[in-house]
Amino acid sequence: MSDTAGMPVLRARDLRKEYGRGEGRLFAVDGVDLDVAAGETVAVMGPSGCGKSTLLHLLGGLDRPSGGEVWLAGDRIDDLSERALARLRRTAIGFVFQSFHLMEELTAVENVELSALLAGRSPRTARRKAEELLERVGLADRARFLPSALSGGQRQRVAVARALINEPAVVLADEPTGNLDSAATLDVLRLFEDLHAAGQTLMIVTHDARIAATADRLMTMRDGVLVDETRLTGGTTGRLGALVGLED
Ligand SMILES: Nc1ncnc2c1ncn2[C@@H]1O[C@H](COP(=O)(O)OP(=O)(O)OP(=O)(O)O)[C@@H](O)[C@H]1O
Repeated sequence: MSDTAGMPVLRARDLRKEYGRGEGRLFAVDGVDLDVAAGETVAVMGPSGCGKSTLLHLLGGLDRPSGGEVWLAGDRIDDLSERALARLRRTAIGFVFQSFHLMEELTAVENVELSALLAGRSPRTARRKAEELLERVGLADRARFLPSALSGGQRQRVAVARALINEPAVVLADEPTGNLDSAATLDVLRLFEDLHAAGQTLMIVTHDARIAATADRLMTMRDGVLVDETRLTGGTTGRLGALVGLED
C-alpha cells in the first residue's frame, strides 16, 4: 500500500454504474464523488432502488464500475485485475450483508476463521483471532453453534466478527439490521458503535434512521446521485438507546 497519511480511506470520483442498453438503460450510480476519512462512520440513506447497494458494491470491489475511480487506502482499485481485487476483498475490506451470508454447515467460529484462512493465516492464528472476535461481539459461548442454532442478531454479530478478522481498512455494511427485530438491532448498533469508538472506518447503507443517527455523516442518495450530506454529532449508545426506546 502507498503512504496513506492524510488520505481518505475510501474515495470515489465520478463513479458510475449503468445497466442495460438503449431504451432500457439505467444509471444505478450516476457520478458519485465521496471521501471517507479514517475512523469515520458514514451512513447512506435513500429510497429503494436509488443505488445504495450498487454504490457499496462498487466501493468494495464486488462490482466493476462503468466509469470513474475508486481509491482504497491511497490505492486505486477499480482497475485492478480480478485476482488482485479478490485478494483485496479478502484482506482490506470487511462486508456485512442484510442476510448475513454465513456458511450454514460451518460453526460460528469456523465461519469467522475461514476468512483468515483464505487470507493466508495459519490455522492456529485464524482460530485464536476468531475466538477473540467472537468474545468481542459477545458470542464466546456460541462459538461451536451452527448458524441455524443462532438468532438473527447473533448471526449478524458472527458476520461482523468475520468482517473484522483481517483488520480491514473499511467495513461496508449493507442494511445490517434489515432482518432484525428491535432488540437485535440495538445489539448490532452497539457493536457498530464499539467499532466506531475503536477507530474502525465504517460505511453503512440503511433504511433505519436510528442507525443513521449514530454516524458522523449522513449521505442521502436519490436516482444514483448523492443529493445531500449532513454532518452529525456522532452517536452514543445512550442517545441511541433513547432513540430506540429500549433503554432508560
Ligand atoms: N444486476 C443488475 N441489473 C440490472 N439492474 C440492476 C442490477 N442491480 C441493480 N439494478 C438496478 O439498479 C438500481 C439501483 O439498485 P440498488 O440495489 O443499488 O438500489 P438500493 O438503493 O440499494 O435499493 P434497496 O434500498 O431497495 O436495496 C435499481 O433500479 C435496480 O433495479
